[in-house]
Parts: sequence; C-alpha cells; structure tokens
Amino acid sequence: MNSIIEIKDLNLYYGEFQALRNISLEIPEKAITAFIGPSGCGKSTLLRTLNRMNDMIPGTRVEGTVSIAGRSIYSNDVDVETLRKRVGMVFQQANPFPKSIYDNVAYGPRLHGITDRKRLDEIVEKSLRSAVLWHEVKDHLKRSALSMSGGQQQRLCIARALAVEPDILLMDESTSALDPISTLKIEELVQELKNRYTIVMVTHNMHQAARVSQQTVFFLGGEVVEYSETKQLFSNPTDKRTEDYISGRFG
Ligand SMILES: Nc1ncnc2c1ncn2[C@@H]1O[C@H](COP(=O)(O)OP(=O)(O)OP(=O)(O)O)[C@@H](O)[C@H]1O
Repeated sequence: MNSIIEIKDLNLYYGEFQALRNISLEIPEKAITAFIGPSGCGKSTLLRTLNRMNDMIPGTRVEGTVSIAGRSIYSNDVDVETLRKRVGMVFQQANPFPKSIYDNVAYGPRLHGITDRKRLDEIVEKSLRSAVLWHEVKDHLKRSALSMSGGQQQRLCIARALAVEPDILLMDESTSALDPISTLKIEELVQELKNRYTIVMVTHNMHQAARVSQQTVFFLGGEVVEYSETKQLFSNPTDKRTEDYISGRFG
C-alpha cells in the first residue's frame, strides 16, 4: 500500500506540556487507519496535526515534519484553507450549521467559489448519496439540519466534508455520541468510503477499530507503542502494553 501521510520525528507541546513524543508513522492511502489508546494519550492531538487544526490552539508548538503526498504541511508557503479542503474533519458531536440540509452541504463548495445552481445541486446530491443520506432527505432539502436525528446529523457532517472533495477524512470519535444502529450505519458508510478516501479515525471503542480499520496505531503517553495491521495488533500484539490494553487491563 502507498502511504499518503508521512509523519517524522513529530513532537507537539501545549505550552510546557509535551503531548506527542517522537512520532514517526506512515499512513496508507485509501484505507482506514484507527488511533486507539487510553484517554489523554494524544490521539486527537495527532489527528489535529494532520490538517493543522492545532494552529487554532494558542501556545501549541510543533517540531518535526508531517507530509501529505510528499509535501510538508507545516512549511511557510502552505495555504491552510487549501490544506483543510484536502483534509476534511468530522467531530465527536455532529455540528451542522443552523441552516437547511442543502445549505449545509453547499457551504464548502460556495466558499470555494461555486455559485452555479445546477452544479451545486449535483454536488449536494452526490455528497448526500456518498454519505448514504440522499434517500432519507431528498424530499426535504430545505428543512433545517437541526431537525434531523443525531445519526442523520453526523452523516450530514460527513456529506458536508465530502462536498469539497477531500483526499483524506479525519474522524474524531465520530460515533461516540450515537446509538448502536446509527453507529453501525456510519461504520458501513466508512467501509464504503475507504475505496475512495484515506480515512484516519480516533476511537475509544476497540471493537470498532477491530471491525472497521485495516491498520491500527496504539498510543500511550503521547508515544506510539505499536502500529500494525489491525488483525495482527488485536490477535498477536508484540508489545506487552498493547496486550494489556486490548485485553482491558487498563484504560
Ligand atoms: N488545548 C490543550 N491545552 C493543553 N493541554 C491539552 C490541550 N488539549 C489536549 N491537551 C492535553 O494533551 C494530552 C493529549 O490530549 P488528547 O486530547 O490528544 O488525548 P486523547 O488521547 O485524544 O484523549 P481522549 O481519548 O480523552 O479524547 C492530554 O494530557 C490533554 O490533557
């Protein structure tokens, strides 16, 4: 598998506190990579470095390199808006805008200058289809996104992220606020999307990582303890700490 993201000797500090330590990882394209580990081990922090969302947190300092498709994303000449278009993100809590379903999905394309109604209609339909939401909402696209169920709102947020045609989708605990049926729908959706997108997901749910991902990274105290194929990591971990974690001895 080709890697699309290369992280080398990455250290991240929140003020004096070092949250990531000497992280070096290669993340394959068009596959699902899961980040697992106990609370506070740095999973979300690392995820946020991949589209520079950490830039928004004052006092954050990054050392080392993160490259996407061979280009360092922390270079001075990188346009962060363009980067975030290529590297979309879906959060723990669905966060649709208080706008119509249509306007939520059309938001990104409009921001990037698309105004033609027919073109926007096509993008909205395609994105909602990709998020397996089209059939549920096609007859009431003008309805407020806030009137949808939590699971639908999360799929809408995925559609909104896909509307700007990213290469990479970051998912930060994106099912943890959902019921089991909505969670399953999103897991199925993510499986479909991996044929077209590179997906990196943070999850507290080890079963989810085992069900959904091809690669798993286990973190502890801001460090990578183990990174391997998901089947291998869960069936035959090489590090005692991974074994303890996946067998529920801590975390
Ligand atoms: N904005 C911030 N300012 C200061 N410290 C932070 C900030 N965000 C996270 N941290 C600290 O960095 C460490 C890693 O946090 P992070 O949220 O990345 O962990 P996590 O593994 O994603 O945890 P969880 O599973 O609970 O979401 C923690 O010790 C946390 O307290």
